[in-house]
Amino acid sequence: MIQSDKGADPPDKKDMKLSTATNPQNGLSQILRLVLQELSLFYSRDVNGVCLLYDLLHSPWLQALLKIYDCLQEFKEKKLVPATPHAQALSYEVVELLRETPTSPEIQELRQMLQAPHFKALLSAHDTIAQKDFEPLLPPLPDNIPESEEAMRIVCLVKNQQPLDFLVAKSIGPSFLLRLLYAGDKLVEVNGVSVEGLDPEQVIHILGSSDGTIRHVLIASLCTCHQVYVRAMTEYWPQEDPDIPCMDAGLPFQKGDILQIVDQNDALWWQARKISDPATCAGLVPSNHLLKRKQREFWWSQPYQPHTCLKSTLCEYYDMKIDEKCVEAVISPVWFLCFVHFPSLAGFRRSMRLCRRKSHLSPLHASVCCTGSCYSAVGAPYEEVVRYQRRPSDKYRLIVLMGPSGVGVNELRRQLIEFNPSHFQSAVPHTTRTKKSYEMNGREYHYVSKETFESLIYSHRMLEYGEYKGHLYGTSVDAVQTVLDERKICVMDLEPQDIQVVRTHELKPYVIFIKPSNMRCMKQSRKNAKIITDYFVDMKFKDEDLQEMENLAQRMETQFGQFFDHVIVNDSLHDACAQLLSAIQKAQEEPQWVPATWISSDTES
Ligand SMILES: Nc1ncnc2c1ncn2[C@@H]1O[C@H](COP(=O)(O)OP(=O)(O)OP(=O)(O)O)[C@@H](O)[C@H]1O
Repeated sequence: MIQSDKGADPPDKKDMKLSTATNPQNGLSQILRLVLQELSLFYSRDVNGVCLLYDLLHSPWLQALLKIYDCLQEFKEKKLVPATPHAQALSYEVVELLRETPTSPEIQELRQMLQAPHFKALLSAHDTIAQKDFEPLLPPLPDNIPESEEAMRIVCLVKNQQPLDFLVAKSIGPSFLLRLLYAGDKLVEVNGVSVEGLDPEQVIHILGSSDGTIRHVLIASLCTCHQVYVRAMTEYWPQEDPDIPCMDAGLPFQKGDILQIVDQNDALWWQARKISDPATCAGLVPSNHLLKRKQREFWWSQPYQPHTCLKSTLCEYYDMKIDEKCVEAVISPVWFLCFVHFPSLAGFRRSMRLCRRKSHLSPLHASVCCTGSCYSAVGAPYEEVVRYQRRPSDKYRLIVLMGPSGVGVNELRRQLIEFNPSHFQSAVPHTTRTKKSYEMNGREYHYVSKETFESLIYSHRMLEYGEYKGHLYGTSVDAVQTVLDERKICVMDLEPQDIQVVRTHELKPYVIFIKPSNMRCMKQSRKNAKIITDYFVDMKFKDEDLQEMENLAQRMETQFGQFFDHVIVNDSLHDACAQLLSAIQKAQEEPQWVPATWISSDTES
């Protein structure tokens, strides 16, 4: 805070004579001078706040700023045009001419002056302004940069004609300027000339003797390769954040966006850019710590809800009225024939998804689910991610399908497995019900006691489970691992609230959200589709069913969208199947963003 020195003498009139520009009538400095004169009268009477205002207006920095403003205004009004935009070249010519003339002390002094680095720099600056040549011109990047060679970087620097050896780099944004070159980067080429193996002095000489655009090819140093990328687990809207220092500089993001954190130096505000939008500048985002604090504050401002970690994700979701679609988990003879002919369909039952949802509200499930990991995963605003490319020798990633009931998750899974049963498979589920005469342990189900099943739940070995007609059903980690160990792609459907359980480095799940298309299309495409329930066989979709499906899909996306690696709209079944196949292939064969912890666990093991 600026404080006034009450004991100080009242301002002397001569202090107030600010050296204004030649246009004192209109100059801001002149106005300031008049204001100060007025204020000095009140100053002696110690009117509240006047001292503060006086000190502010009298402060040297404000006066200097206003003087500059006046000068610029004056300059603008004069509409000055440069006598020559090539003052530097003219100066060189003069120096050459002076060389040929007989020397005199004046000529010697003039030559020395024209050759002094600062004078040359001044003329260079003059020419830059006269030519309005403010932006360095960079050549376009070559088209043939191999994408895989991420460690190789091409940096173009434009060396001005200035004698002080300034290099100007053009970049996307200010924060990137310093990030073009890092300590430890290995320079391999300058303007197409290899510099590998040369002494630093030789490289400096090459750089020093190069003019204009200098194209460097670098191998990024290992330590600087560690750029931080995060997945946004929440959304952020700078326009709605009163705390952001500069709203326009804020970077809005949505759940699931991958952000490159380009600057983490500030404890509260980081600079980041969206990798989906590389052309845009980096913007301000709240740091992990700050965003967590904001989330906590928001949480506390909400009315009390027991089991908050479930509340946000489940309760609303269950509140939605769905027709009783707890369909028979017991395998019908038709399904039995399928298993005999297609063992890969084992564990493939009609949907038990509503049963699983209902079971999640049971005390057993709540006690298992509400672990610290559940809260921290839901609560962490950013998740550090890295690019992961599955090696051919690695196990396949688990494919998880997710979607509102009736959207076609089972249908797509079934079609996929039927398409190539030796490549795609479901995991054999566990059940506590008794085995039927035509069933075989380990084919349709793993038949276990209730105690065994519950111990699997408590030891977090069950990825999903539910209760139906007094019996427990579910899929274990080991059953999934068995499929993966056979070098097959395991495809399973899952409820969104179970997603955290499968997100482990050993399963590396790739989550595909199956989404309904709009009502009009759904009415058309589901004209002949049937829902099989306990009460109705072959019940047709009603408009309310389709509407509920759409609403539920929206809620799922809002609450769990950050976990979806891919979204498929299931309108035409044929197209959706084709998209599913292609998405799975990409998941297994192309680099994908995965949580960094999955990869560090890999290297540790
Ligand atoms: N794109 C589609 N076009 C037409 N019918 C479809 C399409 N997708 C699925 N269906 C049909 O819709 C019905 C419901 O599909 P499915 O059983 O796969 O739903 P689900 O998402 O698994 O839901 P639930 O788990 O509640 O059964 C089935 O009769 C299926 O054949």
